[in-house]
Amino acid sequence: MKIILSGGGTGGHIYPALALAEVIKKHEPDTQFLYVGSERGVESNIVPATGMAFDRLTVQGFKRSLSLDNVKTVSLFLKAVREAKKILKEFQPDVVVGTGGYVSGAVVYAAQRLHIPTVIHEQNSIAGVTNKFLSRGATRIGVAFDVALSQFPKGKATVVGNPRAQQVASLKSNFSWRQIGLRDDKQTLLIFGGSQGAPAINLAVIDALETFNQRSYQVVFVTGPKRYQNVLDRMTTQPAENVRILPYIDNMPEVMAQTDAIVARAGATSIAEITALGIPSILIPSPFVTGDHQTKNAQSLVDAGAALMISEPSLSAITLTQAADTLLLNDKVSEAMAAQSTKIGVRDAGERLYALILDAIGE
Ligand SMILES: CC(=O)N[C@H]1[C@@H](OP(=O)(O)OP(=O)(O)OC[C@H]2O[C@@H](n3ccc(=O)[nH]c3=O)[C@H](O)[C@@H]2O)O[C@H](CO)[C@@H](O)[C@@H]1O
Repeated sequence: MKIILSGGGTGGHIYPALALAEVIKKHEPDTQFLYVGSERGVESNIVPATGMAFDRLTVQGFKRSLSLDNVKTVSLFLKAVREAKKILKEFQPDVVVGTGGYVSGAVVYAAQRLHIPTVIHEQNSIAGVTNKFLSRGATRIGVAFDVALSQFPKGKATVVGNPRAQQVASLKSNFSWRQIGLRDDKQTLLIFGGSQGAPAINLAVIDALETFNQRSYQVVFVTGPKRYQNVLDRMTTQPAENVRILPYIDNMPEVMAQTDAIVARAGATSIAEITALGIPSILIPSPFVTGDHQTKNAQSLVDAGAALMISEPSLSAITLTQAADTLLLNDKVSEAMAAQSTKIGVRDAGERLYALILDAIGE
């Protein structure tokens, strides 16, 4: 079987596609994959590092306001569709799978024009612009949240969860905190603001450092690759031996599997991973996303008793450390939350999406 995968711009769209590929390879080891991403997106680093074949297109996102730049965006999009058609004709995939982001718009649209079966995957509770645009021509649509079903053409979408959840849940982690200079006999809190890092979370953690330094639990603080130096420059207190500050974690599934509690944005893929592993969490939704979808993502966990939420305006060193203490110093709360988080996790999401892909090819 030959499959083209496309999704980009941000980790939340890329990791689900790679996790899906892992499931398909288990079923059909001879499958040939080609990932088509944007040359400027983080996928151009993340995907080749996994050894998967990668092809690049030049695309750019739309500005939300009326702008001359959008004219350039449209012409780049049409050029990307032409380039994508060339790639498709050469590779001759049985199916094209899009996981969101502008680049998947060009690749999946090109496939639809060439009458190649297409499957799109929507990770969020509120569908992204690209997936909405592609949904009319898509052969099958997989969504992670029930509430997303009604946002797509009737009868076309199926709830499958997020393939990254299956990947993290099925992994045997050999990771030891000693690999980053911490201890394995202590509880560990992992803090990260999505795949890019989040300035508001970084500032609150910098302010909270003095408190975290004195805690009995360990803290791993991931700043985001581009924000690492800025965090170091702003720190007035140095981290104690129970705190580590890192720019990015490449082996997140292994690390998360050993984590006792998480502070994170409420991006859909982060949430899928957290619930797949049944980890208690403190979610701080990004206020800068379409339809405020991260608050809705987070609310579904809070309603189930699986997470605490701090809105960005109420985020401070005090609210953050209080919430962290609640999860790490109170076993009853964290055990109850872990149980609820486990209940929400969809640990066979990769299989479900794979079944949709077979349906699409067979149609
Ligand atoms: C600002 C923005 O537009 N965010 C969107 C983006 O978020 P973003 O790209 O942050 O996506 P998610 O929070 O969903 O996922 C982040 C991914 O990056 C991984 N990770 C993170 C840090 C790290 O050091 N190493 C690492 O591997 C996480 O394990 C996870 O797999 O895509 C998501 C879709 O899936 C959306 O729900 C988010 O609203």
